[in-house]
Amino acid sequence: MPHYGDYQNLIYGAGLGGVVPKVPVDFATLVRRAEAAMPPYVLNYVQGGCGDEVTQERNRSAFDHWGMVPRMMVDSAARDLSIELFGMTLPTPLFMCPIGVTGICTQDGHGDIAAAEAAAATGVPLCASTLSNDPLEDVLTASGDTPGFFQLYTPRDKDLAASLVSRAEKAGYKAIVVTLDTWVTGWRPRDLNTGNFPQLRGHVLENYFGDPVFQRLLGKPVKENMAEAIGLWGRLFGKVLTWDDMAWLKSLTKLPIVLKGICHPDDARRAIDTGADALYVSNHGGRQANGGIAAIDMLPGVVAVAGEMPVLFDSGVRSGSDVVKALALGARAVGVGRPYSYGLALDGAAGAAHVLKCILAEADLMMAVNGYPTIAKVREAGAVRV
Ligand SMILES: Cc1cc2nc3c(=O)[nH]c(=O)nc-3n(C[C@H](O)[C@H](O)[C@H](O)COP(=O)(O)O)c2cc1C
Ligand SMILES: O=C(O)C(=O)c1ccccc1
Repeated sequence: MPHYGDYQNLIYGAGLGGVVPKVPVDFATLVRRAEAAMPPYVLNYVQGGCGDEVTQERNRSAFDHWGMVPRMMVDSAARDLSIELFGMTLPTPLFMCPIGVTGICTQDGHGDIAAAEAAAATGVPLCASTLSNDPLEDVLTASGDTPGFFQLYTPRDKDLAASLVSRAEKAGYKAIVVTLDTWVTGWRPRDLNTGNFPQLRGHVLENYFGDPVFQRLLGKPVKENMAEAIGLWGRLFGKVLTWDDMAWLKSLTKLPIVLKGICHPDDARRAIDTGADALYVSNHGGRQANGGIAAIDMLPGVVAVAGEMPVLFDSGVRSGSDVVKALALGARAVGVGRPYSYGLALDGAAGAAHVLKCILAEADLMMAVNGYPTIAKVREAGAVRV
């Protein structure tokens, strides 16, 4: 069993002088370095949230009012971080959240491929966004042996939605994560103040542009008609889904359907009743609705309804201790968003892999010192509101 905490020994060296990591090991330093290194339009897009960003900040600060209680005289010298998800055993409970237009996080424009290479290097699955710059097939190939999930922004055109889902299934993705909270983007002052839609520069949206149904709808070659292709994408983006669409969504695939953005316990109940296979608590990292409560504070209510059904979680996870707290509150798997984007910006695939390894190392060491040899023990210990 790998000991993720050993990553700190690599950095320290064998007591004989260590190495200064190219990318920082903590989030605060990582952000400062990313702020200095990233082109402003990319930084605004990645770092920004909606409104005055109070919800984004609350996502993070809410972790401070959850505390863990250590257990002593427990043999936690060996830790098992593995989880069961969608019929697979995964080595860790971590995954990379879907981040649209990740391509722009690396200078070569292929940040999605770099993120997938980080997945291959760490065993941490990437949930690939519909809005990846590179085609979903190539992104999964770059993930190597690490499984991937496909995030669906459901287009208004049902044939195009069906095409994206069937391509993802054919490519070998293991779940379809349907994002519910972003059929329109929220009010994002940082992007608006730059006066453009910064995400759409350069080589983008290959999932649409390479799709046979999209090409049929455009009716002319994409590459020579880029402005029209982007216009069509804009008109097709963002079907408003309701519970009545669940039967249709499920009819598109044999893969598990995960609903991303479920926060209210009544919605969790409805999701279960209409056939969802997993729930995903998230407020989109505070990028959609400002003024809401922190995502982590909504997790226990959804977990209480979910029973044995897996509950994924993201929004505000910045460290290994945040991961352990989310697991203690009942998450089956925990998503990291912005931190890996900053890793990509600072050192490509290696930078993202480093960020993930640091988070895993801290989580593993938390479990070691707290006397939690398994995730089942983390969950049993729970977290206390302080
Ligand atoms: C730059 C950026 C782009 C995003 N694009 C998507 C997307 O394409 N699809 C999606 O479901 N969520 C998207 N999200 C939301 C993330 O999946 C995730 O919910 C959020 O980043 C988690 O919060 P964190 O960044 O605080 O970890 C995006 C987030 C960021 C920061
Ligand atoms: O920025 C986002 O969070 C996101 O999901 C998105 C939505 C539309 C276009 C680009 C990104």
